[in-house]
Amino acid sequence: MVIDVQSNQNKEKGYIKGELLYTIFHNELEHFSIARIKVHDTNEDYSEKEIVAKGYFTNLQDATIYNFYGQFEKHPKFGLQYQVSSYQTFIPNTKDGLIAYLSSDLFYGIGEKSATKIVNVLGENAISSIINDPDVLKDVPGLKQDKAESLAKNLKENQGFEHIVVYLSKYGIGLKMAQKIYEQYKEDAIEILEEDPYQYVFDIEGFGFQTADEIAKQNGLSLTHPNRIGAGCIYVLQKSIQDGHVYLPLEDCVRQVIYLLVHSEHTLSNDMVTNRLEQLNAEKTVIIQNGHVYLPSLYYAEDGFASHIKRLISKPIEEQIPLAELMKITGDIEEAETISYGKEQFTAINQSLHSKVTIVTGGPGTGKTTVIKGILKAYATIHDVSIRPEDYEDKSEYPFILTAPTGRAAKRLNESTGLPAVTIHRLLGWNGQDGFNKDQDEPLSGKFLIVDEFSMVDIWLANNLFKAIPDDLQVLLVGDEDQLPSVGPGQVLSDLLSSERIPFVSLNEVYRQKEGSKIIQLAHQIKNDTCTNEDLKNDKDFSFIPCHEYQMIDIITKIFMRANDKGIDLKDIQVLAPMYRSQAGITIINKHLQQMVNPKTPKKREVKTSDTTFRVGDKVIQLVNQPENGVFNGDIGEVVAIFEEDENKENVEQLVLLFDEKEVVYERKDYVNIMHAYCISIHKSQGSEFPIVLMPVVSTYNRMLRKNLLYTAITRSKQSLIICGEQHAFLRGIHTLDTNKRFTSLQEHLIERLNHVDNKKEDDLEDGEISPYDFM
Ligand SMILES: Nc1ncnc2c1ncn2[C@@H]1O[C@H](COP(=O)(O)OP(=O)(O)OP(=O)(O)O)[C@@H](O)[C@H]1O
Repeated sequence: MVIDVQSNQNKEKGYIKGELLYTIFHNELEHFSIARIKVHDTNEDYSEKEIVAKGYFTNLQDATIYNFYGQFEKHPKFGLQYQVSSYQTFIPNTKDGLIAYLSSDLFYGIGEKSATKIVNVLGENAISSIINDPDVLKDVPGLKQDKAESLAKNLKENQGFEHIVVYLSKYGIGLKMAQKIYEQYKEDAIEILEEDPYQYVFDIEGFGFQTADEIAKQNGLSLTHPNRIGAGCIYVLQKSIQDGHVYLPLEDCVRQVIYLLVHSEHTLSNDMVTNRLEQLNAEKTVIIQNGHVYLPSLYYAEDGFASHIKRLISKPIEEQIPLAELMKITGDIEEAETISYGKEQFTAINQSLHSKVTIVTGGPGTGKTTVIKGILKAYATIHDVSIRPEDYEDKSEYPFILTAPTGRAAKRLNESTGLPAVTIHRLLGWNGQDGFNKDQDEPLSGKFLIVDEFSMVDIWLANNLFKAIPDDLQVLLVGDEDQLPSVGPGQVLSDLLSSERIPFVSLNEVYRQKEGSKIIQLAHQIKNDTCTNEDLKNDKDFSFIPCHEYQMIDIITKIFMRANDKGIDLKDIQVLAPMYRSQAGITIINKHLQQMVNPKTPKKREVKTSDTTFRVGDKVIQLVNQPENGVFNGDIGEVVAIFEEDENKENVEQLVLLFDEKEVVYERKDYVNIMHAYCISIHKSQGSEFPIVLMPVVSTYNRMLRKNLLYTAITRSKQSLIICGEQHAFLRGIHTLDTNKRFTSLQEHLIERLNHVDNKKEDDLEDGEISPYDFM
């Protein structure tokens, strides 16, 4: 006998009945397993006695027979394997078999006698009846209550997950999602799904509204049911995060919910949605304020960030450095560095030393790094501390903290200053699911914090960072406001600037241009909207190669070949494109460049996934943050080794990637987290720099061609920039502003919170005293 649901759903499905021989691999966190199974029976076309099965199982028990449902997959090296999409303990479908199962060691206290009584009373559906309603055991004469309770509990535990997996599979929900659902609701998963599938949208990350809607429809839930409208509201807000929004205006939110939910024969009024949003607001599932609808995590992130800014600013730097003294100190630094600070640069140094939180912005080559170094040196002189970490026996006493949002940006900061710099995640001690170790209870220790590439920091990270900043830590935020905003929600840098509540200095004078850089000149022309086709003439560090979309692959390949002939290291050339699809998209460019740069040879090992072949020597990019391995979204590495299953003690195929000097091992399930990096997206290139940037630009990129995107791309190049494509498309792009306004309210939060600090500070000043606000 098998429990009810299975007979409905898996009747036609292929199965392998079998028991565990041994586990080859098990990932505790994800419950992903590869196991060798002894085959008892199957309806598949398979006659071997054993098979390797893989999928998201909980630990399989020894001496237990399972039915595995799934399909065969041919592994290029290991041959036929069974990809399991659901499974359950096999329960014999004879009365005797059922009695033997219930009286087995799995169920403590149930002997053959009790088992027989249970089967006599409850019949062949005994197990599903008990799981569905443990009270049915009351009908079994002589079965003690404690034994009945323990049996029901054990059955639920033994069968719970499998039962849920099988149940969910009828809605096309896979094992991995089932695992998430089980972890959230345990045995209540099915009950919740039947009563209100929309609850899943609220509680389970990544559970789509459409799936919930489909299930609700099958269960006969009304299309105007409040739960449906509620889930629609949450879904619309969650989706809006992908566009960088922190909130949605109430009317927009209502309109989008109606668009999502409306069904031809049903109408949904504005009032119905607005009322539902107000209920959600009352339950604190969403927050509505000033006509803005927020998900709570975003509201509290913005509000929290603003409150930390206020906290820091409310305790200003007492010590004023007399102007003459500062000029003397910076004069000494200028002499040592053989430069002369420009007016803006001096202002930036002075400002940063005098105020608790300062922002320094500027395009490429305006001297942001020069200013950072000047501030560090001046601070060290004024406070009579050493800038060299090696002078500190106790590392926790080192006064400077340098950080940036990505690994590559942190590395650049380290290289340009010669001082230790780490990612914000590492600084805060990211520990995966539990968040960050550093916070207000365990704050950062130091005297001066510098955050570079701040334009890339989203509101969640900004709030977490500022939470961990103690009252006496001075902060300098450095960034380029003309670059793309953060991938995550918010536009923290530009909101801080437009609030005009934080002292900031804009560096506008370009120094690198003086060294004759056409790239920098072009960047500033784009920024100032003065670039014309006259400015696209070839120069020593810049070329524009005209071509059509259909010629693009050919041209890019030729450029690589020519560079190779000239002895240029091909790793130094980075192709940046705005989109994956299209004839000149990232996917196709990568395919061709892999063939050209790292072709297949009999000696080079490679592994294949459904759409990619990774080969030793391939350039690859990490697509998600994996702080536990020290690799972050956007890090670029190289495949340095591939190990086969029998070549390592873990007994799994492994891909070894080298990121700078760090080796990271990937197993097959992690391959989705990487892709080829011969060509990467401009978004992913934020915070990185490359010796040579090659950028295709064609009109079919269409709406992707925006000023801040193209500006970000060209400012990634250190030595040379090659643009290939259509000049008119490029010119149109650099004059097209990104009209996709992000809905954020940080500016309002800041103005509201900081007004009273502002007034107080102005009042407190003596006549003639310099205030940080003089610099704004
Ligand atoms: N006041 C100055 N006088 C002379 N050279 C300067 C001055 N300020 C900066 N430079 C030089 O200009 C170049 C760019 O400066 P820096 O690297 O500090 O700019 P940046 O804004 O950090 O640039 P990017 O954002 O492109 O990295 C460097 O070579 C630097 O030495």
